[in-house]
Amino acid sequence: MARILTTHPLHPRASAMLAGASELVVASALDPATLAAEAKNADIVIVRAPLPSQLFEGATKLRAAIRHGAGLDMIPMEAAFAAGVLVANVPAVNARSVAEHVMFAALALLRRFRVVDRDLRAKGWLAGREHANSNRELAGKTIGIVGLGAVGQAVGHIAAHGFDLKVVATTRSMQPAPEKVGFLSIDALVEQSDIIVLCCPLTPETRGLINRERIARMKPDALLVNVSRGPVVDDDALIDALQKRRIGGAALDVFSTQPLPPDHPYFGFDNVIITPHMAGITEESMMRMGLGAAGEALLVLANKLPVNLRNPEVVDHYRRRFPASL
Ligand SMILES: NC(=O)C1=CN([C@@H]2O[C@H](COP(=O)(O)OP(=O)(O)OC[C@H]3O[C@@H](n4cnc5c(N)ncnc54)[C@H](O)[C@@H]3O)[C@@H](O)[C@H]2O)C=CC1
Ligand SMILES: O=C(O)C(=O)COP(=O)(O)O
Repeated sequence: MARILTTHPLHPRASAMLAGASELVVASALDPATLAAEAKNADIVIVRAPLPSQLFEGATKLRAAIRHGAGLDMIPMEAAFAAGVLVANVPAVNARSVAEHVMFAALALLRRFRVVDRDLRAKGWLAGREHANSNRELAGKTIGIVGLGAVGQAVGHIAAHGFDLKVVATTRSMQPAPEKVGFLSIDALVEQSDIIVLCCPLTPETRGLINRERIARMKPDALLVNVSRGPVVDDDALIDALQKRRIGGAALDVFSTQPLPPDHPYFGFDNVIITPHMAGITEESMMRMGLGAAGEALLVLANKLPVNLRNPEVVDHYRRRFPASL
């Protein structure tokens, strides 16, 4: 029977979908050596943690690495392709969960939820209420979306239709322009936005995109929401800006080092909201991601290509490696 290694347990419905066609094994640990050892006799690996390149050298049976979710940065593509392993992801199905998290984070920052909750509990009702006069509304503000893919479009839709925000965006192709979205360059976007939302993939082009210069261009009360990947932001530059109160605050769901060490400077700011890489995870999206990953695995086991080989990032890699194949 085919063996599927998954880095994390899947939604029960996804596990049930695979029962009968495969033996599903949850990795016993996520360090590179354990993952590489346990992938050795696997046909497919389902991925929610970064895979080491070495995994692909020893896994001679491996046919596909399937990302449970959108971000392909967890799979070392070149190593996978060099070993002839297919790569797929399950795009878009967690976009709504991420977009709702973005609106929650923006509202929590504008309503200063962290300090209100803290002071109300520690010092009482009036201390909590004291913050209210400097709370702000979303309506009429400009939200700048970096990466107008599945997540970015879901954010734009809710922002424009649900909260009367003006929506501007920057994206790789700068097309098509959805209704109510104006395209700007990244520099113009950071200058004009009250809320800047990062929802692009981590690529060589986006690494360090939010650097010292771009933070310096932001409005003094701008809010930065990062649901993409940690290294898209230059941490030293952001910490410096927060210390100097150069921007209004930040909501960070993803970090260059995960788990974020408990003594990290980000924990020291009362205008920073920290969540443990969970923007895309809800009960609903876990089921959709699990079923999507299981569906791709069943296609591969039936000797068919995964559906999401058509994802632009995957296609880019295939084009470079197998120019004649697509
Ligand atoms: N925090 C979380 O739980 C989650 C995080 N993500 C992150 O968000 C990313 C995007 O997810 P989706 O929207 O589903 O992917 P997607 O592939 O649908 O969209 C990505 C968008 O980013 C744009 N982009 C690429 N390079 C760019 C650049 N240099 N500058 C500006 N835009 C650029 C692309 O043109 C595309 O429109 C994922 O790759 C992942 O890193 C996604 C889901 C959950
Ligand atoms: O879709 C993504 O890229 C995410 O970051 C969330 O997915 P996961 O928690 O890995 O299933």
